[in-house]
Amino acid sequence: MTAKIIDGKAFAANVRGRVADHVARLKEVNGLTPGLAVVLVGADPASEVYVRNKGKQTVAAGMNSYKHRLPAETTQTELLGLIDRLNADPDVHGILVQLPLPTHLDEALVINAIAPQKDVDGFHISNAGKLATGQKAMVPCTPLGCLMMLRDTLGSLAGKNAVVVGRSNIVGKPMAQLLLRDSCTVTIAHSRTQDLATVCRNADILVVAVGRPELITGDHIKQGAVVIDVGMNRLTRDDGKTKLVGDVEFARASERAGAITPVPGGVGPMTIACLLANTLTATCRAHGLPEPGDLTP
Ligand SMILES: Nc1nc2c(c(=O)[nH]1)N[C@@H](CN(C=O)c1ccc(C(=O)N[C@@H](CCC(=O)O)C(=O)O)cc1)CN2
Ligand SMILES: [Mg+2]
Repeated sequence: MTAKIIDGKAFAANVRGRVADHVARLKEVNGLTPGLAVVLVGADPASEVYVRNKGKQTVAAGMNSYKHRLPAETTQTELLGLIDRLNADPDVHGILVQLPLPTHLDEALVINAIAPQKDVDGFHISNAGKLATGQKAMVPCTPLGCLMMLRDTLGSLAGKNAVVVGRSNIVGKPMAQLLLRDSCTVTIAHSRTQDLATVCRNADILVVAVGRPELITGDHIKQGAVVIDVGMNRLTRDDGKTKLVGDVEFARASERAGAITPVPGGVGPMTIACLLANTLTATCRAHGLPEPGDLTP
């Protein structure tokens, strides 16, 4: 079998288009423009690119983009002060602090200072708890994007065996919660899992988010499985050029999978598209308006 390639780039463009349509209606009917504030501390080159793309795509969807660039030496008190001001600003519906932060800053403390209803990354402990207990939450963007692509590929996920490889707070744990909410039988595997290949071969749905280049080989894949590769590993080739590879050995896995996301062009573009969707959702909730049902889980 040669797998269907799930085109995350095209999927993300479709999500952004739908967000833009909702935003245009919000402006016309309610006189409201969603606003997203993105905070970047320091000058990590990859973060600079992601923050720039977030700003561009926010504006392209018709929303207001507020960028806050702070020097790497910013103190915790200064950063918390900015978050307080953004929490209180009625024009700001979503707040995102780009990760990773410089090491002298306490990531958990900073994230938990964001007002939960403006936490469009869905990383606040209150949103994590709500997701885990089946309450309405802001859902982390990358797992939300994975869920959208899975539903589009499979229709109902109910009763499927889902294996999530990786247990991070940002992807693995919320992904497992979302799959459970869609009535999958969920296994979370990780670096200490024994006989990972056997565990993975039981998966109708395999989501991999461990950050280990090509850890998952063809041998890990059940025939016909849907494989979602969240990994983004930048490798330097012999000629000095860099190459982005996922956590899944794409060519071999494609021979067995029913459908698979590539890297790049799979999950990555969905992260920012879902950030825009979450900003729209946060705006609707802040104003007691109906939520965009096609963009929330
Ligand atoms: N506060 C947050 N910080 C970080 C998040 C996040 O969701 N919230 N995620 C990542 C970075 N990220 C967005 O911030 C992000 C990563 C990758 C992509 C993407 O489109 N990737 C492309 C490839 C890009 C490349 O060539 O480097 C792809 O996979 O096709 C978008 C957003 C960490 N920090
Ligand atoms: Mg730290």
